[in-house]
Amino acid sequence: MAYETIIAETRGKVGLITLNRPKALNALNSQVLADIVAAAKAFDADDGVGAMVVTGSEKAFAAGADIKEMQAKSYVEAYLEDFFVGWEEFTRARKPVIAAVAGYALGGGCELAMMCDFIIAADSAKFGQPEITLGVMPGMGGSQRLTRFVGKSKAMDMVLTGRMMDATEAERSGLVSRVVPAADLVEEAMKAAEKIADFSLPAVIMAKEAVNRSYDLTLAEGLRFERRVFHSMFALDDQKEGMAAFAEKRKPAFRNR
Ligand SMILES: CC(C)(O)CC(=O)SCCNC(=O)CCNC(=O)[C@H](O)C(C)(C)COP(=O)(O)OP(=O)(O)OC[C@H]1O[C@@H](n2cnc3c(N)ncnc32)[C@H](O)[C@@H]1OP(=O)(O)O
Repeated sequence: MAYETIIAETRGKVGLITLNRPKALNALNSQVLADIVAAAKAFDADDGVGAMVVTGSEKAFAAGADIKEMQAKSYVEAYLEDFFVGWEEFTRARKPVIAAVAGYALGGGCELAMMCDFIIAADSAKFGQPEITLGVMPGMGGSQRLTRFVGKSKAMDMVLTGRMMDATEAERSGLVSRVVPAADLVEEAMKAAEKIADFSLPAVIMAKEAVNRSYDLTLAEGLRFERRVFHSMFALDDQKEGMAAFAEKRKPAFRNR
């Protein structure tokens, strides 16, 4: 399927989405939102795909929401259309989504990366929530997700000063899972996605859901949820196969059942 602002392709069992507005440093306009949501939904529905990777260019993952598109918007327009609510659709992907970030991930770019399940950063990556410099604040989840990733003090620092964080600081702060050389970024992210895609899909989706539930549940509720989902896994053929393969010292052949 061809899109206007992204390239979406299947490589083996991985759906790769590459933001493709190079002249605007991949600024996220309404067409990018429509395209990325459509591509993520298509990959989610594709039985041949087990995980996704979202990436940008060497210079910019995305330099934020498109300032030129939104600058003239009125309050009533923003309110009535519930501006940015469409990004919630992207976070509904059930299959794992990895953000592979090189260069600028600013404002909505940083927020898009944080909507993914984890972030692999190039050593060139720069994360920031510079909305305050534009007379506004984050609006695609930055004040909430960044705080959960890096804690209140650092989130306040980033959101109130608009300063950027480099890849080393982002890894130290827990924003990114690992840092790799820029030249290897997409390959490393694809390797991680391929690894996930080779596991049992129902087990992967259940594990993703359980980790995400830790955000909205108390510890007691979360532990109970985890146990119940874990119990249900004994109904999977893949649980029988995975454990038999271990006992028989062979590679498991998961069938996603
Ligand atoms: C979602 C919310 C609510 O949270 C809000 C946001 O995301 S608001 C946007 C937050 N992002 C920013 O404020 C970053 C804006 N961009 C920059 O500061 C700079 O472009 C830079 C530091 C990332 C890179 O600087 P430089 O290398 O000098 O490149 P430029 O010449 O500035 O940019 C090239 C080209 O891209 C256009 N551009 C860049 N960012 C955006 C953007 N967010 N929206 C729209 N257009 C953007 C920039 O205007 C240039 O275009 P031309 O002048 O060449 O037409």
